[in-house]
Amino acid sequence: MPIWLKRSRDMQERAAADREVRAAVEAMLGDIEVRGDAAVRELSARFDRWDREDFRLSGEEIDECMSQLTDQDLADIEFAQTQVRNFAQRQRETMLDLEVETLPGVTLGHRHVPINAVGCYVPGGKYPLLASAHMSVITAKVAGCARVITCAPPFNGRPAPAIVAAQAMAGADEIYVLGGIQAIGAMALGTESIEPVDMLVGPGNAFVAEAKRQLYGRVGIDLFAGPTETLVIADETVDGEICATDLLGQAEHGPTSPAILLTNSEKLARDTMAEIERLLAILPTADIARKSWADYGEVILCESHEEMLAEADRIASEHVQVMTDRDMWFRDNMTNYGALFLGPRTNVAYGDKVIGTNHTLPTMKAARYTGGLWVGKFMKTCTWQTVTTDAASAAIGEYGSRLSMLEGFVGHAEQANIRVRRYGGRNVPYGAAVARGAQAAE
Ligand SMILES: NC(=O)c1ccc[n+]([C@@H]2O[C@H](COP(=O)([O-])OP(=O)(O)OC[C@H]3O[C@@H](n4cnc5c(N)ncnc54)[C@H](O)[C@@H]3O)[C@@H](O)[C@H]2O)c1
Ligand SMILES: [Zn+2]
Repeated sequence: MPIWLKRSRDMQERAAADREVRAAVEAMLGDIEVRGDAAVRELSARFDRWDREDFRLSGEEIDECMSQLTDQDLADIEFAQTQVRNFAQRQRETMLDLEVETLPGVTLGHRHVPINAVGCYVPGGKYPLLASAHMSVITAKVAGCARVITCAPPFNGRPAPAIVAAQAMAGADEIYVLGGIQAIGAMALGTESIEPVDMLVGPGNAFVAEAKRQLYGRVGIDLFAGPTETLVIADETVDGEICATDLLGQAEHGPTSPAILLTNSEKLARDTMAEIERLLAILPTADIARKSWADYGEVILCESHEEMLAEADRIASEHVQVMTDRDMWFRDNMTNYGALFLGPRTNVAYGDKVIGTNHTLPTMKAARYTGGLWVGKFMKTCTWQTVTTDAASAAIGEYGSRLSMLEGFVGHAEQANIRVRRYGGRNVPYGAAVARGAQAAE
């Protein structure tokens, strides 16, 4: 049985916080739906002290933001975007359209059709998370989405130059400076000044993630991508300093970000906890990281690699850093994770910022049923069918007629029957079928 050397905050407290967020989000989305731009403007003033005539940036404003970055900044963004684009393109190439003759004269197929209009949220409350612009906007563009719009909150009272540069360089068609629920609501529901989109993507804080969840159905969403989580699986092949660095590196995202160590070595567990205290004394973002570690940090001691694997699947963390004597065994056997970072030479920050895999990943155990954002999330896989011979139409029609009548669907049966009569040259036992349908209906 695993032993907890450090536990996280009570689940009941978290559930209560979730309920409050749910209620607040519902009220604000309702207001945006009814009052449009006026509600968006009020919420933006209230939460971000940000108001202007038009929340969309003009071409000159975008150029002005770009001019505030150095050549090195721009080259670095360009490098990261190239990696994200390349990997997305290679993934797109694996998605093949299908056309197959399943029976003589029966051809079925599917096409991957890009979603027309997408809204990409780029978080920017605590940090200007420009990397999220590459992850959403570029991936949507690789998928072939025609209209890709993007929102990010103001940072220090104005548009964050690095986010705007990343949004523009990624190819966004419209750039708005709006954050939180008001951004998500405006993009999904539409206002007088913003045309609504078909799908919302991108990570964000608990308010953003909950707003997307509530709007799902009205629009598509990528996945539940709330506050970041990280899990480090390590054995004695690594030391406490690297484990502590990898835990705190992600704990700095926000005060509710869980960072969990799973290990089969009590020595490594104790060394890591001591290193965390040492690093918290010197890390400039320690204010946030100290709080998330205190409230949500966990250290779990397991007896074996098998037990670590089972615990990791139960936790279903967004990011999983594996540093063991059998990293590929974890890759081949783990089933619940957002993304894997295998071996001590890579880490979550590489994935977050630059290596090319997408950083928008499932949180709150959504990894049980979905992977992260990728080009396939921007495509609808739509089927088509055709019947190319009279014989096939009549043959399928006979089955279709009988199966429809088993359900009492006379109209459906007649859709089949008319084809049996026309293409098979035979009459079908329609009367008997109708009688059975009538019985079923009584
Ligand atoms: N799951 C992922 O893939 C992933 C990736 C990157 C980042 N993240 C997460 O994204 C989040 C970014 O959060 P952030 O807060 O820095 O930026 P954010 O842009 O998500 O949220 C900022 C907005 O929240 C709104 N807001 C703040 N307090 C509010 C309140 N009390 N009521 C209603 N609205 C309020 C404001 O409008 C503000 O613009 C972090 O939690 C980080 O962990 C997740
Ligand atoms: Zn991160």
